[in-house]
Amino acid sequence: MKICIRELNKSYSDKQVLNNINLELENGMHGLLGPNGAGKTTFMRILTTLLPKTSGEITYDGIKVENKKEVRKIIGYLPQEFSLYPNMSVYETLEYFYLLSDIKPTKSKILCLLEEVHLETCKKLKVKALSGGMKRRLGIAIALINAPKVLIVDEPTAGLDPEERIRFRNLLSDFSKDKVIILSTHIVEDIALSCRSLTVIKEGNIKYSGKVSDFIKIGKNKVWKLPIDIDKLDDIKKDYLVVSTVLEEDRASLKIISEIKPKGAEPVNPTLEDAYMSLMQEVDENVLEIG
Ligand SMILES: Nc1ncnc2c1ncn2[C@@H]1O[C@H](COP(=O)(O)OP(=O)(O)OP(=O)(O)O)[C@@H](O)[C@H]1O
Repeated sequence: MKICIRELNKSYSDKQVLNNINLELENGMHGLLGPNGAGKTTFMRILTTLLPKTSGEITYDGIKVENKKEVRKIIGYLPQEFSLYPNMSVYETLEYFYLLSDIKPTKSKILCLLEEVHLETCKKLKVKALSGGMKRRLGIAIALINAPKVLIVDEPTAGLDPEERIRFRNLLSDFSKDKVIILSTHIVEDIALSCRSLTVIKEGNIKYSGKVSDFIKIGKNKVWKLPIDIDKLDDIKKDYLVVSTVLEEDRASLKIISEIKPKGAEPVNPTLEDAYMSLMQEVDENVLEIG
């Protein structure tokens, strides 16, 4: 599967929220990262045919996004918020969504799907008895009903405990072998640990698109460790972006993001989060293409 996005623009009334987006996505897991209001949900809703674009072209193996019926057959979507009937069992919920999708539900299909998302032992549980992570996994099972070639998931790990987040990431990684998975998140670690490529959107513009490993290079020579006396902390925070502070009695060890080396600081290797923070700090409007 190959998704081609060319010169995509979207405006709500006179407010432009996506600006000339160009992207090509193939099988594998792709991260979509950006601050609140960057345009991620709008972008995903356009990809899923739920929202019309203002201009541009989107194709799925050559099928245009305007061909809603065909495109919906190949897409599964897990939105940020989705509601289920609390008194239905897990099994009944899938049965119900099969019927809504116009696909005949059979016991073997439902059990197979439950196995895929590791909910086979919960089939009789009512939805209201599921944990947040279990509900999201049920959401993925629903999104997989039509055996999609593209799976789009919006903020799936927000609010999950570490164990469920790992389980969820692993689940998506398993599916990414033969699907395009687009994972939108605020959680940089989720991208670092599961995605091969990354697109960063800020204010409707692509600020970076490429390999996750290359993205980290953006933070090179911009991340510093600075030990200081604790009474200097407020002054330093006025001058620099401090991303972490470890306090030890009357001293503090700071991690700072800065284009210029702060006096007395040592360079440190950037993490993905450091690279993201340094990119968000940049005022430059140019798209970065590395690697
Ligand atoms: N229906 C709408 N009408 C008008 N403006 C909208 C509408 N939906 C979204 N917007 C605006 O479009 C911009 C992008 O919103 P969007 O929800 O796509 O961002 P996001 O990156 O998904 O944010 P978040 O991470 O907070 O979910 C925001 O400025 C938002 O206020």
